[in-house]
Amino acid sequence: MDIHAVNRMSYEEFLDVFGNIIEKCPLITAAVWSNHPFSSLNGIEERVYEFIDHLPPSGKEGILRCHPDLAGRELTSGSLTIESQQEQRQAGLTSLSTEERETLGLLNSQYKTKFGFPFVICAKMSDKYKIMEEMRSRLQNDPSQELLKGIEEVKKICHLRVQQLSNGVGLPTK
Ligand SMILES: NC(=O)NC1=NC(=O)NC1=O
Repeated sequence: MDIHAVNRMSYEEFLDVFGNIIEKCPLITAAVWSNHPFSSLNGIEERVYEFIDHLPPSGKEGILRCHPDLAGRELTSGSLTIESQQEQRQAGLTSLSTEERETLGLLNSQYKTKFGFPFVICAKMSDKYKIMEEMRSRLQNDPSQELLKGIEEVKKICHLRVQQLSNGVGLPTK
């Protein structure tokens, strides 16, 4: 998909295609539409990041709260979005031992208790071992540090989702 195809889209088509580049935050995509036509796919990402960077801390926390836990209840109940499902599978989170699942569950709840939002990492650039290591070390951070770190990871997830869309790979069917 090239930027000319994107600039020929209606708002509804744009939302259909790009509505989940930030997990469960179609509002961001809807807001970014105000900047169309776009100079490049990269330009779409830059507008998304600008929108996020201008949010108050509560807005940033809200974006993190829209993310499903890694190997959490949405994964076990099969209610993950297609993108999240593919990302979590790629990190090996769909084939955890009982002990690994319990460890991740514990780390997730410790993290949420301390920070008030879920641990977010770009799963596609990680694996289950690195994720658990990251959770343990990021648990030591202070809340403002973790808020910025989580948003950094959200941007990496967004970049890979836009890249997947532009490769014309489209979204993996369920
Ligand atoms: N809590 C999370 O980090 N969730 C996720 N990271 C990804 O890359 N995909 C997810 O669903």
